[in-house]
Order: sequence, then C-alpha cells, then structure tokens
Amino acid sequence: LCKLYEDVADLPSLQYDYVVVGGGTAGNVVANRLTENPDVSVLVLEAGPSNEGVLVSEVPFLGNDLLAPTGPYSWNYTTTPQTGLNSRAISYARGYLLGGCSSHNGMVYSRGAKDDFDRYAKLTGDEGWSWDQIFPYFLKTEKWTPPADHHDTRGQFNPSIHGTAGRISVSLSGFQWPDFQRRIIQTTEELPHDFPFNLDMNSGQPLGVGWIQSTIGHGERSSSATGYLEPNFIQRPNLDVLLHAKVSKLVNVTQHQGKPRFGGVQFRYGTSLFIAEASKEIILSAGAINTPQVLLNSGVGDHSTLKALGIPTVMDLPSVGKNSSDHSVLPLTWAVNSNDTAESITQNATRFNEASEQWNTSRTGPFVFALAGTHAGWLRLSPDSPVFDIHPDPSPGPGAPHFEFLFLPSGVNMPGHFITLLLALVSPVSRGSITISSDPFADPLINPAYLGSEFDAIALREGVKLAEKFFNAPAWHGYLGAPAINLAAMNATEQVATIRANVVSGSHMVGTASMSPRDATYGVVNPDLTVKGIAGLRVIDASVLPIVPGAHTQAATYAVAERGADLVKQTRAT
Ligand SMILES: Cc1cc2nc3c(=O)[nH]c(=O)nc-3n(C[C@H](O)[C@H](O)[C@H](O)COP(=O)(O)OP(=O)(O)OC[C@H]3O[C@@H](n4cnc5c(N)ncnc54)[C@H](O)[C@@H]3O)c2cc1C
Repeated sequence: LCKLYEDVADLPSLQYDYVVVGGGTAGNVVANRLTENPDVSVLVLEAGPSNEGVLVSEVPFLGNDLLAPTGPYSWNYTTTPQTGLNSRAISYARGYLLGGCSSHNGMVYSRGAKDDFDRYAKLTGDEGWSWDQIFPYFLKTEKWTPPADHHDTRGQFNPSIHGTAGRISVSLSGFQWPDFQRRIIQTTEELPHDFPFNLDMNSGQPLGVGWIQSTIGHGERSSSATGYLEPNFIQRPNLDVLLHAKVSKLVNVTQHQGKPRFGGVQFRYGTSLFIAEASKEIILSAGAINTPQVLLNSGVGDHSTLKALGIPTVMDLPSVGKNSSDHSVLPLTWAVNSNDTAESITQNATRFNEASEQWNTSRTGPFVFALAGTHAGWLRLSPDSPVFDIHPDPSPGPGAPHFEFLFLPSGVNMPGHFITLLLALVSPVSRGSITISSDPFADPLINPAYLGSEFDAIALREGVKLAEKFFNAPAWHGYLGAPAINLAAMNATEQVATIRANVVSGSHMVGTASMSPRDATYGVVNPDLTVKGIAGLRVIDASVLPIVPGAHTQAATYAVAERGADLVKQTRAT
C-alpha cells in the first residue's frame, strides 16, 4: 500500500481534517504527530518529487551535488540584487523534494544557545519557547546513533544531553581526516582563551570549538522524510501525501466566530487546479520563503501592497514576509601541504569509485562524510570591539555567538588540496523581506538584505581577524599554503569590499511569519502559531522564529514542529 501519491487521480479524497502545505522539515513532523490520533485525517501537499532513491540526498558525501544552481531537487531561487553585496544577485538554495531542506541541507545538527530561546520566550511572551521548555522537544526529535566507523567517541560529545528514541538520527562523523582534525583540537590547546574546547555545542552553551554532530544515521542522511514518513507512518490509513502539488493560495473564505476562515487550499497538479478542503485546520509548512508567499497570494499581508497587486485583502497583516534574518557566509580557502583532504577522493576517479563501492556494500568510508566538516566553532566579538559603536550588541546574550567557524577539509574546485573556513555572521542586524508578483506561481522576490547594515560588514571583518588568529596558532605552521583570497594583505576598506564581493547565503532564513505576543500589533502568528485574526490557520515552520538563532536552523525547526503539533492537539482537546 503506497500512501505517497505521485498522481492526484489516485488520491482517495480531497477532504481532510487537516491539510499541511509543504512536506518539508517541519511539515512531515506535523503530519506524523497529528496522525498518531487515528480519528483525524491529514493530507500533505508537496510541490517536489519523492526523496526515495535520490542517491545525492542519501549519500552524505554527495550532498553538495544537490546544490547545483539548476538541479532538479532545488527551487533554484536567486535573490534580488543585494545592495550590501555590491548589487550581486546570488543563488538561494531551498530543497524541492519530500523532506524539503532536511533532504538537501548540510546535515549539521546544532540547536543554538540557551540565550536564543530565552529571547524567543521574551519576544513572544510565552515561556513555552524558552530553552528549558524547548529542550524536551530537542530530545523528542533525536535518536543518538553511533558513527558509521564505530570509533571511540568519548571526549567528543556529552551523552547526557541527547535523545535516543526520536525519529532523526544524529551522529558524530563516521569518517575522519586525522591530520586536519588534530590541528583544530591542538589550536584549542594552544589558544584556550580565544578558542576553548567545547565538549558539546548542543548543551545550550555553544561557545568554543568542538565536534560537529550531523543528521546522519548508519552512513545515510536522516531527514524528516526518512524519519517521520518511514513506511509504518506513511501507511497509516489517516495520512496521505501528494507529491508534485504546488499550492498557490488558500480559498473558500467564510466567517467563523467573527473571524475569516479559509476552507480550502488551491494547488496545481500538472496543468490543472484543484482544491483540497480542510474541516479543522490548514497548516502552512512551506518554509521561510514560500509560507509568506502563500499567505500573500491568499490576501493575508500588507493591505496597500495587496491592493497594488489586485489581491483582495482577507486580513491586513503588514508583517507577512518582512523581518527576515539570515546568516551571511564568507568562504575562506587555503591550499594545504597535505593530501589528507576531500580532494583526495573528489579528484581521484579510482578512489571515488572505491568510496562509492564501499558505501554501497557497507555504508562506511568517505561517502558517509558530510562536506560541512567535522568541527565547528561558535565565537563572540570582543566586548570592547569598536563595531559596537555602530550598533548595540545584536546577540541574544553573553552565551550566544556572533560567529560560526565551520572547518571543511576541502576547497575550491581546482586541482590541489585545500581547506576552507566558512565564516558565518550568525547575529546579523540586517533584516530582509519576501514579496510577490501578481502571478501566484511565479518565484517570490527574495531579499535577505545580506550586509545591508554596516554593522554586519564590519563585524565580518572582525571575524576575519579572529580567523587569522586561529590559523596563526603553531598547530598550522608548515601546513597552510596560499589563501585563495589574501585578506591579510589588504587594508580595512579593501577587506570590506572583498567581503561584500564574496559573501554567499547561509540558507538559514527565518522570521517571515514571525511570532509575536498575542496582543501585539506586529507579527504574523501568535505564540501558539495561529495566524493573527484568522480562524483555523497556523504556520509551523522556520518562518515563525522571530530572529535567526546562532545555529544551523534545522534543529530549531524540528523543535518548532514538535511543539507546534502539540499545540494543534491541545486546541482540539479543549
Ligand atoms: C543548502 C542548505 C544547507 C543547509 N544546511 C543546514 C545544515 O547543515 N544544518 C541545519 O541545521 N540547517 C541547514 N539548513 C537550513 C535548514 O535545513 C532549514 O532552515 C530548515 O530545514 C527549514 O525547514 P522548513 O520546514 O521551514 O522548510 P523546508 O524544509 O524548506 O520545507 C518546506 C517544504 O515546502 C515545500 N513547498 C514550498 N512551497 C510550496 C508550495 N507552494 N506548494 C507545495 N509545497 C511547497 C518545499 O518543497 C519543501 O518541501 C540548510 C538549508 C539549505 C537550503
């Protein structure tokens, strides 16, 4: 019995209790949890194809192939010209397959700082979003799993803060780059004040340098599709998932207890339009780019903008699509005097084929390695940095980072051996937006406003200095060769210009359907994720987070989805 429908004609019904828009990271969690109750029916509408048998999604080492700008598993978005990036329009990756970005991302599992979540509690007026109350939801999603190489993991993580019974496998890397890794750890010993070793960056206290945990289990990617829609869930009689169904807007408005209520979801399958009806709730889980797009297409957004587009306003909510925040990433690459880098596999057909064969037969070897690396650092600006004259500290507290260092044992697509430091600004001041054109099926206009604030550009330059300090430690002597961009040889003005010319997207957008207190005149959803002023409609995905955390965003998204599903269930119970 296949409940994953490729063809709308096979779908048994177009009437459900709940319709979930988007079978991505959050949407599949919601669908799974709601259908635990056999008395409710759920339909998931996903625009993309199935994740099953998509090798580039399954094999961690091949993850980068998913990101090709014109690939079949990406929405292939481009941002608007970015003022802060010398007017460059840059690629903005989003997963276009079941599992959404969780089927397509870098697999880094990082939860964020206690300060991030305590700030969410403050910004929403709901203690339920605080670190202490969200923590059980992190555990609920997680299934801690031994790495594929079964190496001794003592001293690389703290077992007491991990879940063992969740749906998403999380593990330390199952393949090692000893030469590179040894130098990273040695630097924490040589410069412990600036770069202390952190046993486990997922404790709520992420500052320091430590081992990365990844959403990988037994050598394969673990996603919301593999975890929350595995066969015993997808075969539930009350759950249907339709692929290739692109939602345009919500329709069939009626009044319910003085509020407008949408009764249906319009979607395109092939060249025809259909409407799926939801008797209880519609849940938008289309992600931080597409959730605001669907809301705006439906007449939920800023009244004057909607009017200009000829869309009748159902609810005037000016914050829809505004307030996005995201990480800006500067790749810093060096040639190295070592052949212990990923190029030893990517640039050697024999080793590549051997690695492929090894993965096929035993799910071990280099192919279990995710190219996001094995170590990360979460670091702060110095408290007396002059950058705070431009803007007060945007981080949520002293335990949260301004920067991420992501250490990659690989580099540019050139012959040779390289390492890369992905330097991310994770506490941006800049805020961007998502807007639409009048065609509901056209791409939304994505403006993350990277480095739109002077603070962000200058802070990244401070981050470059921190990176130089790291790589000037004795551990790297004789190892590092020429940098791809020689920032050290530039003056401050040249450095900022070079940063603007080289920053790429962090792909961590949040905030476009942000939570705010129930009585606030701004924001899009209440702390229980219901859309303000509308009956029977919620947003459950990364768009509800008011500010980007100092972390990769999938762990927070899974936690939002788990709590969101509980909030839906509680509404029904009362
Ligand atoms: C390239 C990349 C690398 C990343 N790396 C990491 C990482 O290493 N670690 C980490 O923690 N985070 C990472 N992230 C971020 C993280 O994956 C996302 O923040 C998170 O998964 C978002 O979840 P979501 O549920 O909000 O949206 P998504 O997972 O994007 O889900 C939205 C779903 O809705 C579908 N959809 C959208 N519009 C429609 C429509 N109109 N009709 C029907 N379906 C629709 C989409 O196809 C998708 O399946 C990365 C993201 C990207 C893009």
